[in-house]
Amino acid sequence: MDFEFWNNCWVKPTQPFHLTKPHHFLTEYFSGYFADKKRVLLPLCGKTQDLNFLANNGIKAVGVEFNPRAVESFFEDSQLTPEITSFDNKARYQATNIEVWLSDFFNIHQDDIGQFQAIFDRAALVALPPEMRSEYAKHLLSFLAPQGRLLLVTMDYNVEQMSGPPFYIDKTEIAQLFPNTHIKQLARASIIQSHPRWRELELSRLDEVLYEIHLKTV
Ligand SMILES: C[S@@+](CC[C@H](N)C(=O)[O-])C[C@H]1O[C@@H](n2cnc3c(N)ncnc32)[C@H](O)[C@@H]1O
Repeated sequence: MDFEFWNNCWVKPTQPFHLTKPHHFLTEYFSGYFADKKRVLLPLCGKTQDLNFLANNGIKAVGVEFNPRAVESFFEDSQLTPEITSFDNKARYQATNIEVWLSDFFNIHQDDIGQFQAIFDRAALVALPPEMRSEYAKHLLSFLAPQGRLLLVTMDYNVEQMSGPPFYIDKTEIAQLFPNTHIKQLARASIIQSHPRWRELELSRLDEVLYEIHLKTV
């Protein structure tokens, strides 16, 4: 799942993971987890409408995405003209209440974006192959403030019927990936009818599972 893999996806006219509306878990859990936050991090953000949803609700949405087509089409589709600041190997696109970093996520650090009281991971961890997940999870947690909350969306399906991405990641693996945290399942929702791709695969089950993760205090 390197740049080339995702670029092949972004050169196509549509991307199967892209939603034209904000994610249902973000809107459902907005008042409980996001509404009172100043800033929210959306890692591996693609051109998600979650950025606009948060921004329109008065929250600074900070995204990180390494594909220029995704970043540029997000701002074009949103009819926003960003102010672009280029650094050595990354660029920051800023518009009112939205900041998207065009960069490899692993090349973004606290010096760039600080820490967050809320992070929403949708189609980010589950987009990564097993060998990348541990480094990703560790890096993601470096952005979580001590009292902050990470809301993580995973996918649950029969692995004999589909190979990822999105990958199936069970709770045991999540616990290994995020040590020294409390992990609570908040919700589960079937999305099998939500996209022709899932219906074509004739999956017997496809659920999204939402977890709340926060650091154990010492
Ligand atoms: C499955 S998509 C999900 C996008 C978005 N979260 C959404 O919900 O629509 C995964 C995205 O991660 C991006 N990506 C993958 N690896 C990355 C990395 N190391 N750094 C930054 N972006 C990355 C891909 O270009 C792709 O847009």
